[in-house]
Amino acid sequence: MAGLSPITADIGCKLVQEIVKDGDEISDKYVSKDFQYGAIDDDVPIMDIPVVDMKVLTSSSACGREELGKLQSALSSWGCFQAINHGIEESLLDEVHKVSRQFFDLSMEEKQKYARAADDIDGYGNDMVLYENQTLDWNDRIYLKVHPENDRKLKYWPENPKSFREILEEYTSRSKLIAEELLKYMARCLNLPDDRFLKQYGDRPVIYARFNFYPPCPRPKLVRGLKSHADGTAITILLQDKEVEGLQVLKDNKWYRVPIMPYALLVIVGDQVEIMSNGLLKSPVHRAVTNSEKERITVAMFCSPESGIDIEPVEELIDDKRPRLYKTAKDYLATYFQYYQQGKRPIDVVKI
Ligand SMILES: O=C(O)CCC(=O)C(=O)O
Ligand SMILES: [Fe+2]
Repeated sequence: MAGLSPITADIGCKLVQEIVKDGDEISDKYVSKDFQYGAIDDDVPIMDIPVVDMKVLTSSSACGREELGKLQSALSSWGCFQAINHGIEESLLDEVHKVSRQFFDLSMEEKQKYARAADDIDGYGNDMVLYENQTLDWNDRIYLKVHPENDRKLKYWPENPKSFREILEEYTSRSKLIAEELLKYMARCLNLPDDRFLKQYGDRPVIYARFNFYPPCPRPKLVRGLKSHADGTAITILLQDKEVEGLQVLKDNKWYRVPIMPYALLVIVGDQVEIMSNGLLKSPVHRAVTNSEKERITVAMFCSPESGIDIEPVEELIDDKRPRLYKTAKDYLATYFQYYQQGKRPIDVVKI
């Protein structure tokens, strides 16, 4: 896909929910062209996903140390794990699922009140179309910056369903705490001082919420819900659909299906933690696939370092045996989407 020509402004495209409603033929623009990671096979195996108990992680007993070992092994192999006992009540997670579904179930006219402007990322709609021949994803989403609070663009925050804002607010503050806890344990599992990653993460992390809606797709073998990518975050916390599977993770050039575990949170390492850990913790390539029968809704909380801070491998993880693998990156997110939409990995640009 190297030869994609950039477009000066977002040219937009029809919402997938509208394509389904109107019964349109699916354009070839949705057909996945990047086969660098292989085609969608029918027989992708289910992954034996690591499960980390966050309550046990905080204990100073032998069990705590064992759990820390599990965290380290999960993140240096898969780059993700299911977090259980994370402290968020099931009732709050149920509410997050509920308001997400209620929002996507609203009439198009009502949802369009929060429509993304052509030059904006936040808002309801689809992702920007920045390149001619860009492969389109079978995904409508509402994308909202939730932290720092002063940067929120409230005009895009749904007021319908009524409790949407309140639930999102609560879920944001809880996710923020979990991300900070996890950064502490990620440092600890590499024998670093607890604040080693948190220092680079900063006091004003940038957090986006992304509500993903994937309608049933008539061409599931050819069309992806989200093209293969790794997240540009420090950490992503994903609330999966409770019933419909669709996420796949790449490991050693093979795809694996991520199983559903109700009320667990799927934690995915982002590129910026891979950089800070000098490659010891992996930011995994993943994709969402589609299916022809059921719609699927997921909610991702993208937790990234405060803007303007240099992100670089921490000194303790660089030595003669393990030289520095990444250059210093600043405002990594700023260029993320350009690479993403070309099917490229932004982390390759900062690799030494
Ligand atoms: O919906 C999913 O399962 C994956 C979402 C995802 O990877 C993303 O939003 O970056
Ligand atoms: Fe992702």
